[in-house]
Amino acid sequence: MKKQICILGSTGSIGTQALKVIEEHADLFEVYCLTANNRVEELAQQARKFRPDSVVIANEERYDELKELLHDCPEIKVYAGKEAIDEVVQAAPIDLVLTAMVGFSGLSPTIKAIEARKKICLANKETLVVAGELIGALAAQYNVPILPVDSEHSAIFQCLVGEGNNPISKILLTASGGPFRLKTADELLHVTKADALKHPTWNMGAKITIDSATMMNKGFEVIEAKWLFGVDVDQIEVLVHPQSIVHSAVQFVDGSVKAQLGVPDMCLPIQYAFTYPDRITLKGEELNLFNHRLEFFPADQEKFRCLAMAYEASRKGGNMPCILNAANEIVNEAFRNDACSFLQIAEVIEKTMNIVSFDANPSYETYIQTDLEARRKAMELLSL
Ligand SMILES: NC(=O)C1=CN([C@@H]2O[C@H](COP(=O)(O)OP(=O)(O)OC[C@H]3O[C@@H](n4cnc5c(N)ncnc54)[C@H](OP(=O)(O)O)[C@@H]3O)[C@@H](O)[C@H]2O)C=CC1
Ligand SMILES: CC(=O)[C@@H](O)[C@H](O)COP(=O)(O)O
Ligand SMILES: [Mn+2]
Repeated sequence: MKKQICILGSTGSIGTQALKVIEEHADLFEVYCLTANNRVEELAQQARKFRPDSVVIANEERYDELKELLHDCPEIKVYAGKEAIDEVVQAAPIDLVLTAMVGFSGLSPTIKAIEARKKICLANKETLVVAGELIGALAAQYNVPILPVDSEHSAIFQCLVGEGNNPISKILLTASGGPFRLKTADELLHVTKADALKHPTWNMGAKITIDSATMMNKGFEVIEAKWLFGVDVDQIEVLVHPQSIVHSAVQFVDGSVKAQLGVPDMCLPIQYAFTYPDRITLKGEELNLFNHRLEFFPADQEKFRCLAMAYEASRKGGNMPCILNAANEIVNEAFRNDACSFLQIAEVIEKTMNIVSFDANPSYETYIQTDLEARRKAMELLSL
């Protein structure tokens, strides 16, 4: 039986690479449902090619356009709106849900998919940043695996296969260091959106590329690793590794370090999440270690305040990581719209963390309210 896959965010960087993996192994995988936010042409094109049961466009205003684009494919069901995404993930035939949409929007459908006992292939790290404790509890309650897609977490997951309950001493989380790794604090005053969008090693969506430039992406990944692997954040050490060949490593209590290596290409972590515990062939460049010099440096948390703030938010717990995420979503977008400077990103997030109501024991409802409040405050701070 082919695995039936639902891709949330199929028109994005992860979504399109997932479709490449599915196409390459059409004997193993079938697309059951595709979703996007606005890009109806791309979504319709994907639907024509992969013939899913259904497609959903989150922005309801684009429904008529999508319906029209697929008017000659009456067998493909067309829906619109967030509630429709929450519903489609529960469809009985679905085996795997790949969460590849961006931001807080991933939280609700991930919860619905877990409740419907679907395996989660998790790319949307913001879901765990915001509500890692809740997601972990639900996954345990419904006995649903959360298979990491993020390259570092896939690497850590691969290092842990076969280790049972062997205790971890440290997680060595690698970071490219982003495009501003070698810039001085003064030089960061003048960097532009175009500079920040030039990631040195990975080709990704705009939001995560900016997060890599501020190193908020690494901060999010620290929180993501904490929840996925049940370690304390202070057991997670960030190593700047500019080549992005060692995708991360685990140090065990006997001192042994296991790492996973590969060329920087998301198809492998996506495919491994789809096939785990099996490995299957994958077309693409193979790693040749003779071609790479591997370097490792400590991360500079004074220059990259976002990384330090993510550690702080995680240590504080409660809804603080949710505040961190919401403020970051606002300033990240503002920076991409030329509405704030690079250094204002960290300033506004820090201020937002100081003024939004703190809740040590948040519920799902608290996350919704916190997200709204933090977005409002961050926008006020930016005078938007
Ligand atoms: N790209 C990468 O290599 C990696 C990404 N990730 C994580 O994976 C996730 C996706 O990243 P990436 O693929 O780069 O992002 P992209 O911006 O390239 O794609 C995002 C996708 O999500 C859809 N989307 C955006 N907002 C919403 C919304 N509010 N509701 C529903 N759908 C929405 C977009 O639709 P539309 O096209 O219509 O706008 C698009 O399909 C992020 O959480 C990121 O952190 C993790 C590791 C690596
Ligand atoms: C591909 C991937 O997993 C990204 O999250 C990547 O790690 C971003 O690069 P940085 O290490 O620069 O944040
Ligand atoms: Mn990553």
